[in-house]
Amino acid sequence: MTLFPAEYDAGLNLLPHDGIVNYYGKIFDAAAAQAYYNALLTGIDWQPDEAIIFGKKIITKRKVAWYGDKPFSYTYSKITKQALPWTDTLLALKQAAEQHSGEQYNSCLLNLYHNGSEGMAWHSDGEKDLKKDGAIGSLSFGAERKFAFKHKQSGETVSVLLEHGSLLVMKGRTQTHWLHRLPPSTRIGTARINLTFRTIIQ
Ligand SMILES: O=C(O)CCC(=O)C(=O)O
Ligand SMILES: [Fe+2]
Repeated sequence: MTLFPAEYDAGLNLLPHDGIVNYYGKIFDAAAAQAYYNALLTGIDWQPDEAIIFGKKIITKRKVAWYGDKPFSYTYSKITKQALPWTDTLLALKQAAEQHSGEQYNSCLLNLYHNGSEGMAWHSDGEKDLKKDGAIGSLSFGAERKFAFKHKQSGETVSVLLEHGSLLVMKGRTQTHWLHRLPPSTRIGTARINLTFRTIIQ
């Protein structure tokens, strides 16, 4: 019998086909998760997100930040951003995400949702700067929010609750075949911070 290290035991694939999504649950205890939440809230260079949609520039309430190994440029929604150098907190979180998922990442997109009225619409993370079918490691802190997947052809949906201090990993063909979103939820009055660790092609 082969025993795998507990760090790699993420249980089942949440997707029925055409991709792999593993939810590791809480990888930090409550005290560590709270300390990371506080450190990120104050220590990250949060900026309003900008996007060009139907030729119009919009500015979101949700705030974002982009960090990496190098000042990578990353283009999404027709806006190009330059990565800032890692902070100590982000390096510790990157290491934790890498150890649990058995994957490596060179950059991180952060989102700050002030309350449940802020979310993210259906999309997939298949931008050309990203490694094709590369793993994306997603850490969540703060308010628990639902995260949903929808198959691009069949319309099947799958959802999971992302807990405070939890890790979710999307890999394989997930971005090619599935959309994902963070639905708004007006009942939620507190903030959530999400970090998606990614691999940018160099
Ligand atoms: O907030 C989340 O959990 C997901 C964010 C996301 O999908 C993204 O940044 O591409
Ligand atoms: Fe995404």
